[in-house]
Amino acid sequence: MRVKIINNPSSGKITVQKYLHTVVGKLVLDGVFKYIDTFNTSKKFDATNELLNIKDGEYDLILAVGGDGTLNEVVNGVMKAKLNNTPVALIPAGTVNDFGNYLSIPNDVDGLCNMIKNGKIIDVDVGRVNNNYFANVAAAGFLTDVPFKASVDAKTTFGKFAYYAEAVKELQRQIFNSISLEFKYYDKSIICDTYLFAVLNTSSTGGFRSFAPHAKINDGRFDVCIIKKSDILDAASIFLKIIRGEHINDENVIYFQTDKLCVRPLDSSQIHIDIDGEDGGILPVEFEVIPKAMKFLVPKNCSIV
Ligand SMILES: Nc1ncnc2c1ncn2[C@@H]1O[C@H](COP(=O)(O)OP(=O)(O)OP(=O)(O)O)[C@@H](O)[C@H]1O
Repeated sequence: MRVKIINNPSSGKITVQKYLHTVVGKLVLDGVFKYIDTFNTSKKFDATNELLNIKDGEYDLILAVGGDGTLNEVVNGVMKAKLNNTPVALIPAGTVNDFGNYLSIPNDVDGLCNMIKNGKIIDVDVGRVNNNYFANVAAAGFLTDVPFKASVDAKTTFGKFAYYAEAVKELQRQIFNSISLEFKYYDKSIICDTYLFAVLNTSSTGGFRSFAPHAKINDGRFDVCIIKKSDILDAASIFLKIIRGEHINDENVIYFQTDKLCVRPLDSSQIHIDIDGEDGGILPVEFEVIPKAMKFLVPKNCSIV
C-alpha cells in the first residue's frame, strides 16, 4: 500500500503523536505499508494545499492524523484535487474528535493497525458550504465559536478543558444573545430568533454524540437542528436534553432533513459560522450535500454504515 500521511503535530492529543511511529512501524513490518510519504502541517491550510499536489490513484491511502479541523482540511484537499477514489483514513488525534467518535474509529495502536489492515471502505457524503467543504458539521450561534476561539497551545496542553475554559469565558457574553435568521430550502422558509443552529452530516458535534440522532453519513441529506429563542429555563432544559438526544422533540427545537439549505441573517449582524471546529467566515451561506463524494476507511465492525 502506498500511503500519504498528513499529520498535524499540534492537534489535541500529543500522546497520539507519540504512538504514531509505532502504528506506522507495525504496518511496515507487516508488509502493509510499502511506500510512505509523510507531510507534517505547520499552519492552517497546509493539509489542503499539500493534497492539491497529488493525483487520484498516486496513493492507495491518505492517512490524516489530527482532529476535526485537520480532517476538514484533508476533505477540502480531496474534493478540490478530485481525489475521490483515494480512500482516506483518520487517526483521531484531536481534542474532541466528533467524526472519529461517530465512526467508532479506535485510538489505540492495535485497533488502528487492525482498521488499516482489515477495515472496510465506505462512500461518505460531504457537505459543501459556499465554496468549501465539511465532513461533520457547520454551526452558528450560542457557544459554537468556542472551538476556534480556544488557542492551539491551550488545546494541546489542556485538551477538552481548554474548550470548557473558553466556554465559561464566553457564557456571560453570549447568554441572552439570539440571532434573527431565515432558513430556506426548496419552497420552505423558516424565520426565527435563534440561539444556535447546526447543519450536520453525522450525529455528533461538540462531544454530544446524539446532537442529530437521525443523521447518517451516507443518506444524501443533512440533519438541521435549530434551537429557537425561548425563556432561560426552557433553554436550560433543552441543553440538558441534548446530552440524551431528546431535544429534537422539544417545542423550541426545529429538526428536519434536507440536501440543500440557505441561511441568511435578517439584519446586518456579522454572524460567524463554525465549520468542523474552524472559523468558516460569516453568514449568509448556502449548503449542499455532495452524496457519497469520497471514500473512507472504517473498522470492519463499524455498525453505523
Ligand atoms: N503545526 C501547526 N501548528 C499550529 N496549528 C496548526 C499546525 N498544523 C495545522 N494547524 C491548525 O491547527 C488547527 C486545529 O487542528 P485540529 O482540529 O486537527 O486539532 P484540534 O482542534 O485539537 O482537534 P478537534 O477539532 O477535534 O477538537 C487547524 O486549524 C489546523 O489548520
